[in-house]
Amino acid sequence: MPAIRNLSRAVKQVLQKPGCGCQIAILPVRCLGFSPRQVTSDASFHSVSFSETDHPRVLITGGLGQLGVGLAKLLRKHFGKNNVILSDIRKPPDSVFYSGPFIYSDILDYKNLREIVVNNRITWLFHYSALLSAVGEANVPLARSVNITGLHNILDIAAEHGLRLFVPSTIGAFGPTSPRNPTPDLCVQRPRTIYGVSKVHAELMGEYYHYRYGLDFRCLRYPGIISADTQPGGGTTDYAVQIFHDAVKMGKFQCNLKPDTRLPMMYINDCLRATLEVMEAPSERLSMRTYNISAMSFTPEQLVQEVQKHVPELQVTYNVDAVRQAIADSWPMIFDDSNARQDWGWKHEYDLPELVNTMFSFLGSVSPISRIARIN
Ligand SMILES: NC(=O)c1ccc[n+]([C@@H]2O[C@H](COP(=O)([O-])OP(=O)(O)OC[C@H]3O[C@@H](n4cnc5c(N)ncnc54)[C@H](O)[C@@H]3O)[C@@H](O)[C@H]2O)c1
Ligand SMILES: C[C@@H](O)[C@H](N)C(=O)O
Repeated sequence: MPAIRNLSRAVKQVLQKPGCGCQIAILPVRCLGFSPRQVTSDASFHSVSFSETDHPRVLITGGLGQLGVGLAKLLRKHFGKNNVILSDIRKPPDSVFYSGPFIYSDILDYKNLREIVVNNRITWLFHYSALLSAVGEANVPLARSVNITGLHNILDIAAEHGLRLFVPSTIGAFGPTSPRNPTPDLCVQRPRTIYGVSKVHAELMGEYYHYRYGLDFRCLRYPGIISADTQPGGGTTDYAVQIFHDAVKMGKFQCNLKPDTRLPMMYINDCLRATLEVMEAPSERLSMRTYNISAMSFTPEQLVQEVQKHVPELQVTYNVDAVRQAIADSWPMIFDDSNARQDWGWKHEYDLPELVNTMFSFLGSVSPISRIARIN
């Protein structure tokens, strides 16, 4: 393990010569400004000069999923189109390709990632690549590789180049032994999915790099996210997006969770705004580096009732998927986000009725049956 050998040599050197002005006995690890991964001798760390008045230069990984395109749009509004690079391993649709910088980036390719960060003078990184809960269970080796090995690459690159790093975690980072109603920030976390395990690992590694190397790591645990113009990537909360599309297109919906399965959910605009807000928050406001954020909690049957106010003839059946149901039954029902609210002023804007109104204003609330009636 050359990297570890290198690391312990560097630790010894720092401890022998405390160049950062700290006393050895009380040496705070954040004074150790070296990189966790060996790099070539001519590499210059923290070479990006980035003053508070500059806009950050942003890279989003896994940007073609449910959340990345919306995040790029929001960040481009704030920081300028060319300061935000979207990346993924998939081919972007024309609408994305022509809306701002897009590049290929596989997070498992460490050298390529480093080249992108260096060549584009990246200062902020939003790490969205992941396999979600249900697809993760269907392909554990791939989920382990993308969600864990990929994260290690991201952490090392971010630490080496002095980046501010955002990594989303999830309600899925909790498990059956966690308190579920409500679930606080700090409690037992023993998830039973590879997705959850990899997210707990991400939280802990990010916090460790923060305290050990001074990495500016910031992490929010998202609830299930609901969006109108992007499709979810294979999670347990996907039903809460699918119902809107099926209601509008077909007037019927088959739900893969039981009617009384309560889960925390959030409209995408709140989620992306929270992400920007926590990234912009002054460090001294962050008493923690990983926060729960919350907006609403509902069951399929409560969502159906609200949707039926717009599509009264919607027919709903239940065909429970055993894998997804077991996952949902181990996740929080109500998320306690009081620390986020207190520390950096988090406040959601969308509750259930507002969410449903907004979804239908995007997708069109005229139900298939009333549409047919109007045509006739
Ligand atoms: N959507 C939600 O409800 C939700 C909730 C909680 C947390 N999150 C987290 O937010 C992030 C984004 O979620 P999402 O819903 O957009 O996910 P998604 O599944 O829709 O998209 C993930 C993207 O990662 C990309 N990817 C896969 N392997 C890759 C690789 N090797 N290199 C680069 N990219 C790769 C995929 O091509 C895909 O576009 C994830 O980390 C997820 O865990 C999402
Ligand atoms: C909750 C979240 O992480 C994702 N939507 C999933 O269900 O897997």
